[in-house]
Amino acid sequence: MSQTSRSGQAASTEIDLALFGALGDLAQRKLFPALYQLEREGLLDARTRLLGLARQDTDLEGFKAKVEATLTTYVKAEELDRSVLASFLARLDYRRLDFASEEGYAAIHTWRQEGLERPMVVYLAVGASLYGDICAHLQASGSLDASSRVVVEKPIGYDLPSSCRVNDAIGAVFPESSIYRIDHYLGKETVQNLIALRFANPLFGTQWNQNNISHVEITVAEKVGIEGRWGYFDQAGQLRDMVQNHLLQLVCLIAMDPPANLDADAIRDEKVKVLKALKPFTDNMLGRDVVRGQYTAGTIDGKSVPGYLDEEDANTESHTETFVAMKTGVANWRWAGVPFYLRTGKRMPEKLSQIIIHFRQQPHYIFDPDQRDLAANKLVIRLQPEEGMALEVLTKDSGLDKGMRLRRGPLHLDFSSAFPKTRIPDAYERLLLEVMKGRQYLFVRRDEIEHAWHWCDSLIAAWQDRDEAPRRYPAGSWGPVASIAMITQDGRSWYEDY
Ligand SMILES: NC(=O)C1=CN([C@@H]2O[C@H](COP(=O)(O)OP(=O)(O)OC[C@H]3O[C@@H](n4cnc5c(N)ncnc54)[C@H](OP(=O)(O)O)[C@@H]3O)[C@@H](O)[C@H]2O)C=CC1
Ligand SMILES: O=C1O[C@H](COP(=O)(O)O)[C@@H](O)[C@H](O)[C@H]1O
Repeated sequence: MSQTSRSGQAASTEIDLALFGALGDLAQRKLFPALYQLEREGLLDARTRLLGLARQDTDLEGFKAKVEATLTTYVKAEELDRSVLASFLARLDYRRLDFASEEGYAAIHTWRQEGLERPMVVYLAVGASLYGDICAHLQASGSLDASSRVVVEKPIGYDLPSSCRVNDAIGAVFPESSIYRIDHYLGKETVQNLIALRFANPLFGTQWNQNNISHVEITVAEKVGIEGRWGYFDQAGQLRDMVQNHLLQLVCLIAMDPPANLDADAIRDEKVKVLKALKPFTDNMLGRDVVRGQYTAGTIDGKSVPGYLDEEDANTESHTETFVAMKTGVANWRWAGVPFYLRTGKRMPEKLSQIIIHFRQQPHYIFDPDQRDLAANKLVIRLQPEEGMALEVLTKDSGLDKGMRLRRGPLHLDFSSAFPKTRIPDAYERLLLEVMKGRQYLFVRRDEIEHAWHWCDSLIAAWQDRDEAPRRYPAGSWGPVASIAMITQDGRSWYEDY
């Protein structure tokens, strides 16, 4: 079966997984719980083996104990089954290794000798500065063959030149068809559903353009701050951390033309066209259409939280943004004149990721003039929490004395109540499964990353020229007041039915 089977089923998951950074935060908090869930669902092949690689001096029993403790922490108690856990732990092996040094890679080669009939997946759960060394050492040690695959995490670089260097280093060892660049938003259930919604429903297929859509709104709000990651985050900021990857991927899935089929490259070709058509920011747009913010101390869920400059390890009068809102667009026939309003920030009052498609009003309005603003459909696509979709439609308000008053109400699809027996898997479960099956359609191709960086870099360069401090917003608010003014200047407002 080809890697891009249309049903999405049946490709073999028989692989060996070599996990670099197996004792790090990502591996422990996300990857092991996801792998455990795949075991629980019976989706790991009986012969698949998992090799943990890290530099801590522990033995296999110590490593298993650590993974077991992790699973006990991060998997819900009712989902932790002792016999599943035992089969999962039995797959594990551990090698101590300094990833930067060639010495020691022979151990991976030896481990591989028992599994040569199946592909090896190399998962790099480490910083991108190590990707080149690891790939080169794996190759030099003879551990790779034509069936090997590599999974790499974001961020790939810090700007276009650095991302090219990282991609060149990986590409010197692995062909593009074996490189799986993770953007975990692509593994989220509702993000997947965007493809089904748009391309399986004729109702939306015919409406999805500038004739019928007035504007698009994407909010990705986080309650958390920078979670002890000052060193990384202060160099990055919210534009690089969230917009360059997750939000632009969402823009792509909303804006792309229908792919010819569900093959990875057919989808990715269409996404690249969107990235190439993103409107660049000109200098006079910066003050009007882009707002950078940084949180100050505030209150979330009744608890006081520190400002960005008082976070652990903070040591400068930093101008790094923890919030960004912008009005952009996709300059092509489908989207001409349709603003895309994006906003994302840390320390907001809610964890909320949603996309709102605002449809245009009817050309001629015949109802109560006071209700004119109500009279447009909205499609609300909720990524998290409570994944689901709602189409806001207008009906007649019921009651004898209401005349033809309109009422706005949702046609609602809440995934957890509509499909109560279906557990919504974490993004990493889906992504790991797709790597095992050798299907790339949920992974980001090199040119996507590079076009996204190109667009972000020009915005960052313009910010640097202006050298303005970000606007302050108290933790627990929806960002700087200017981000509200940015959208109200167009006679619109951020969707507020949280
Ligand atoms: N954590 C997350 O939620 C997310 C992480 N990512 C990305 O995933 C990657 C990993 O992140 P994260 O898990 O948070 O990072 P961590 O620092 O927690 O984990 C990295 C692990 O790699 C080990 N390591 C580093 N250098 C070496 C070396 N030379 N030899 C052997 N081991 C080494 C570290 O060991 P030691 O502890 O001894 O230093 C650590 O255990 C990064 O690229 C990050 O950007 C992406 C999205 C989310
Ligand atoms: O990639 C990242 O994503 C998380 C947010 O992910 P989510 O699935 O919880 O929405 C963000 O907190 C982190 O800073 C960023 O690196």
